[in-house]
Formats: sequence, structure tokens, C-alpha cells
Amino acid sequence: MTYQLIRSAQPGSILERFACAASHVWQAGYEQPFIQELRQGILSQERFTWYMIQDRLYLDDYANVHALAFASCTHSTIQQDLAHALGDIAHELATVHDTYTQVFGISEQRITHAVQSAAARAYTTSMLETAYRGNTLEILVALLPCAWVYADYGARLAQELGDAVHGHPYEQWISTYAADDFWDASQWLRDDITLLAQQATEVEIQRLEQMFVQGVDLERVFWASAYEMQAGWNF
Ligand SMILES: Cc1ncc(CO)c(N)n1
Repeated sequence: MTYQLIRSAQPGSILERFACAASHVWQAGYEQPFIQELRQGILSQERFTWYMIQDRLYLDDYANVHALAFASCTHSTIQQDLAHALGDIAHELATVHDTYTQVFGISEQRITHAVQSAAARAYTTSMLETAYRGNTLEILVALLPCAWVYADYGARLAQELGDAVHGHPYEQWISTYAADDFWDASQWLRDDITLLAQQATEVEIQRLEQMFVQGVDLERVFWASAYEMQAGWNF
């Protein structure tokens, strides 16, 4: 089945090609228990808290990938975009995370002592590997699933919930990612990828496509491990 994106790419664009290739994992990610229970408002607070802590750790790595992309880049407008994006990540941390640390009472100490789960580490290690070894286009494509999957799932959840989003236990989370602001904040990423991809060969594009599909699936795995509350380590 083909997943119909709410936050879609321009027909015929390189981005549409990536999304098409990822269609099955995109759908599987949306259908998984974490997202479906979140939609229904029945996801346990314990699971959500576990996720939030992992996400805090994740966003630190995510910010570092932007910094490394900046360092890889000789294009001054792309550098400006990356510097700006770092500011947006700080904003995301402040709005979503501070609310939930207050609402769900997650202590700063618990976050400081948290260990990144094996699944989360698999995701960030893969992004960081690209960030250390790849060129700017590859690093930007490594970042693309993060921005796009959240914007699309958020918009889909908001669309399916309609008015029921008001007063929903996870309203703030859903509204943050459903917002046009969140989608617009990553427009630079889609534009810069489109620009740089004009110089890429077909073989390079195919590798990027594969990397994108893997990234979308790693987003799914990240939520799945949070649902199971599986650290995946024995220490
Ligand atoms: C794991 C993950 N991916 C993407 C986002 C969106 O920024 C996030 N907060 N967490």
C-alpha cells in the first residue's frame, strides 16, 4: 500500500522520489503501537516519559550533526541555514521538553543519568557516521527523515483527531509537530537538498535514497524501542 503523505513533496522532485521509496516503512511507522496509542490518548505516561528522555539525548546528537554539516560546507547560504536550524532545535528542546519535564515531572537528574538505548544509538551512530565521513548533501539527507516524518505524522494525527486534539493528553506534542511552523522550519533542508542533488549522479542519488529509507525506518525503531521501554543493554 502506498502511504499518502500529508506533508508531501513536489511531484517529480528528488524529494518525492525519496518519499516514494520509503512509503512502506513510513506507513509501518505510523501504524505502530506507540503512535496509535498516542493518537488514542491511551499511551502510558511511563512509555511516553521513557521516549522523552531518549529524545532529549537524541536531540543533542541531532544538533551535533547540524554542527558537523556546517563544518563540511563551503556554501555560505547553506551554512546560514544550518546555523539557523541549530537555533530551532534549541527552541524545540525548550517548548516540547520543558513542558513535559514539568507536566510529567521528569527530573533533570533522571535525564543526566539516562543511557541512550541501543536502538537510539543505532540511529544516532548512523547519522553521526555520515556526518563525520559524508559530504554536505549526504549529511543533509541523513537529517531529512527526522524533520519530515515528525511533520507528517504530526499533521496526520491532527487531521485524524480534528477537534478532539483540544484537551488531548498529548495535545502539545501533536500540535508542535502538526504546526505549519514546524514544517516551514525545515523548508531550507528540502531546498538545499534539491539544490545540491542537481550535481549528483544517478548512483549517488540511489545511495541517498537508500539512506533516507533507512532513516525513516530508524525513526520507527526509535519509537518501537520506547514503546517496549527496551534499553537493549545489560548494564
Ligand atoms: C527521534 C526524533 N526524530 C526527529 C525529531 C524531530 O525533531 C525528534 N524530536 N526526535
